[in-house]
Amino acid sequence: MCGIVGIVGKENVNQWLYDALTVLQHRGQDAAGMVTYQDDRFFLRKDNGLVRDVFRTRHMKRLQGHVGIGHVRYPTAGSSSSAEAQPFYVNSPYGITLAHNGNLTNAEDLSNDLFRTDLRHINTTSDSEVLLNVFAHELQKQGKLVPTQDEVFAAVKAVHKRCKGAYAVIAMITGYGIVAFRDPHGIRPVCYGKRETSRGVEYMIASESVALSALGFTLVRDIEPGEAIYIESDGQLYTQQCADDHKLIPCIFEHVYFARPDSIIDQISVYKARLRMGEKLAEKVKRLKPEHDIDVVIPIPDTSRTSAMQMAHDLGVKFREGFIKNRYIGRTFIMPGQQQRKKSVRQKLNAIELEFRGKNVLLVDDSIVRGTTCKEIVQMARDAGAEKVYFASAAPAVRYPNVYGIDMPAAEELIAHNRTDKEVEKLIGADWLVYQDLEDLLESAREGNPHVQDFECSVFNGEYITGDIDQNYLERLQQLRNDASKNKQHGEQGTSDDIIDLHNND
Ligand SMILES: O=P(O)(O)OC[C@H]1O[C@H](OP(=O)(O)OP(=O)(O)O)[C@H](O)[C@@H]1O
Ligand SMILES: NC(=O)CC[C@H](N)C(=O)O
Ligand SMILES: [Mg+2]
Repeated sequence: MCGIVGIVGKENVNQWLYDALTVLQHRGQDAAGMVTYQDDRFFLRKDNGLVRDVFRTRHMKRLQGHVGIGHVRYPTAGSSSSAEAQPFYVNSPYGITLAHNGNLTNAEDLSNDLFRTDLRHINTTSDSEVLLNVFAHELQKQGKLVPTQDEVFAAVKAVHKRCKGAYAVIAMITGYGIVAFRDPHGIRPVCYGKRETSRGVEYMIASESVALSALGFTLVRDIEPGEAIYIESDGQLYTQQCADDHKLIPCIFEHVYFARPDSIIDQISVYKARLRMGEKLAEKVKRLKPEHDIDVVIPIPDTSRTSAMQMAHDLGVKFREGFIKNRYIGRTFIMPGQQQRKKSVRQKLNAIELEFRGKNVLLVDDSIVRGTTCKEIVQMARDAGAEKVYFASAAPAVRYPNVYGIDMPAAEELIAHNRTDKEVEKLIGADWLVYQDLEDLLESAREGNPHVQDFECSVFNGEYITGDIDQNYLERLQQLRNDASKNKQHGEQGTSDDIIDLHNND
């Protein structure tokens, strides 16, 4: 779940891009990158690491220009090498750089086509480099010395015909402008906004509205599924629907975990959706345990806080911060290796004993995926003296892999895969485990915008909306990207040390 941003400003945008990427850091903590354009030159800086580590003053000084794009990466394809950090660059036509959030499901076929038919070379294992080259090839086919919105939209149309899967994209065409588009299902979020300045209107495109509001931009709207917007360097904006078939089916996991609560996605407040998740889960608890003996509700920071707060309120019990999070440790779920994730949970969370001793506690998390967090947490609650430890998940059981930009490629790594709720309960060591019902989860988001009827929820029900995913695909993906093979190929930390610029290690 990467974060993408693009700004067409009236003065240097480097600091604005930096600030926006910092606001989007929760979407990707593996690598960061930024590219600006001035006087016929691109200025690009990207590397593994957090935004604050990748961009030092010496880099910022050189990132000149009033147009630019940026990316924070959480790898879901290829490797975590620094050479796969984004934005990617291709020199022909015009010079194009691209930042992508999502995952192509036909990257391998496209890569072959690019080589055999389009005579283009892909040097990394990243699906985003493939996507960039498809776009570049289609733009080149238009054959214009100066591209206008017509050529740009024609290229996006062709991308929709060739690419499958999830893609929210921001690309910069040297000297001309920025184009942003969203796949025909709008699986991944992307929106745009504007800001009036004394020099004129500035535009910004970002994965989440929180990046706009933090920088003083006003949200105009989400980019529609299949739609493209093109903003020329002088600030002229064009939009066009570029997909023949399009229907908004956004990823429900954005509302469960990925997005910040202060974002509004497809007109749904993430915060309110999470409150409703808490409300509905409390109803379920009351239904299943009308005479419950819960003394206190304790969230597992950070993401579950909003739902847990509402649950406590509706159950009529105290809400207490029983676990304190070390704010200097990142999100564990999006870390690349299981060993690192496991170690981080203990380092990250510490129990306040007095909230546990002798009490029946209900621990609430937004989701249980591999079970790394809840196994540790249940034990920590017991060590702190809890009488009974109940566990509630604001999302249903995650039983199937994800192929649209969440790194859950291997069913066998999911704690609930091929297991009943009771078996998971036993495995995590809880006295009782309750999951949200899928329909309740969907309703929690839907109530924010009744026009969004369907959500991409394959991790819960195994239904893949792009229609191109079968058992063979999932088995291959599992073999390629399970934790063991990732470790074998790249080591827990990735391979940034042994790569110089171009990715060439496998
Ligand atoms: O079952 P698991 O595989 O452990 O995954 C689920 C956990 O991971 C996430 O937390 P994370 O630490 O990534 O981020 P947060 O601080 O935003 O909650 C999520 O909020 C759950 O707590
Ligand atoms: N999480 C994402 O959106 C990742 C984008 C792209 N698939 C990559 O791995 O770089
Ligand atoms: Mg968490």
